Amino acid sequence: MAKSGYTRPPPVAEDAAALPAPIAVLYVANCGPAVGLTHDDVAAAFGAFGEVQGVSAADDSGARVIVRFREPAAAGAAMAALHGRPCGRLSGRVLHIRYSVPAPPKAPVAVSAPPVALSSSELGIPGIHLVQEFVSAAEEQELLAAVDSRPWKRLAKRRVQHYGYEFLYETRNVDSKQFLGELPSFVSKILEKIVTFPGVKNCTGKLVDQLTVNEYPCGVGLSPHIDTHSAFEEMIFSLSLAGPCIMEFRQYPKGSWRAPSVVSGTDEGSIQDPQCIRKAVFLPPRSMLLMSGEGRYAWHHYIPHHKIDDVAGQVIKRNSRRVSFTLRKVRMGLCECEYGQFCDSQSK
Ligand SMILES: O=C(O)CCC(=O)C(=O)O
Ligand SMILES: [Fe+2]
Repeated sequence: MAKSGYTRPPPVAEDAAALPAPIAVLYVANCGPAVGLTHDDVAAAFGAFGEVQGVSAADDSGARVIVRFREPAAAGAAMAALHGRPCGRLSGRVLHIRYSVPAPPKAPVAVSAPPVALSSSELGIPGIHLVQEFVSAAEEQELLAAVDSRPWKRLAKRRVQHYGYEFLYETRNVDSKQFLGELPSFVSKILEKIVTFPGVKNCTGKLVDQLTVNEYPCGVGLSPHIDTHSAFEEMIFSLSLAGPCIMEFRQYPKGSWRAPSVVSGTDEGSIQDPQCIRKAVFLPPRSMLLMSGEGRYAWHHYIPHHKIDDVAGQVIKRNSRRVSFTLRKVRMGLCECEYGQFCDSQSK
């Protein structure tokens, strides 16, 4: 992000606090909107050491800021007084302060995040449907209690549970011959309700037979991907519980079913293909999303790794966790969709 033109300095061997102040700009970690402190609060606290010209986000975390003083001496005084100590004017938080460095020029193809829609009609992707308050707050608590009483499987950054069929992350597929059993009774009400969900087509047999529960800690997202066509049928439901997030959709006109490449050394928010179309939607807790048709087959979906999201100009904090229930139907043959370019059954 680095809107100030300044960024985090590279790691140094010695304690950065001991270095002389080359500039009047500080990189301050452990404060910002994600921990309940506004940029005005930060400006007021640092203003005790000299004129503060501005406070801005250092990155997308919401917990690191850039403080620009007019005079280097003021930056030095703030560093000496505040680094590594609880700051009374900032809710007693222990600040980690370093002298900032000018941010390197952005990769020319990097583009800013798309605006975040509040409804699927505003999002405007065929086949994507969002229903808010799909479950009540009491049902949400029951669902969370049910999964919390069952064993979680730990992945690198999040925890998961699989029902019906195990999802195999190495192949991004399932072993359709290994049926683990019927979906658990705690999702029975959801299964009854999705039959009448907007966008659901008549289908013979079960609408879904596989459930993946994901638990994302605050700041953890999901890399851009299309759920493997040969693994799952057309309709994919995702219920959000406990906390909000945004979901970004990306259409790569020259893409394939393989994961898209990103500019090396940058986060997944930066995209190599300038023709990529990006759209985003806000997923509040208790909402149900259906990905079907073009939105399921031809758009990558992605959850940015953010602690805060900018939703229609409002800063929305992620919760300590978001739990999602992804309901899908395992495909027993090849996929014959109209989106051959994105289909592993139809292209090599
Ligand atoms: O957490 C979600 O809502 C989406 C999960 C997802 O895309 C997946 O499991 O493939
Ligand atoms: Fe997915």
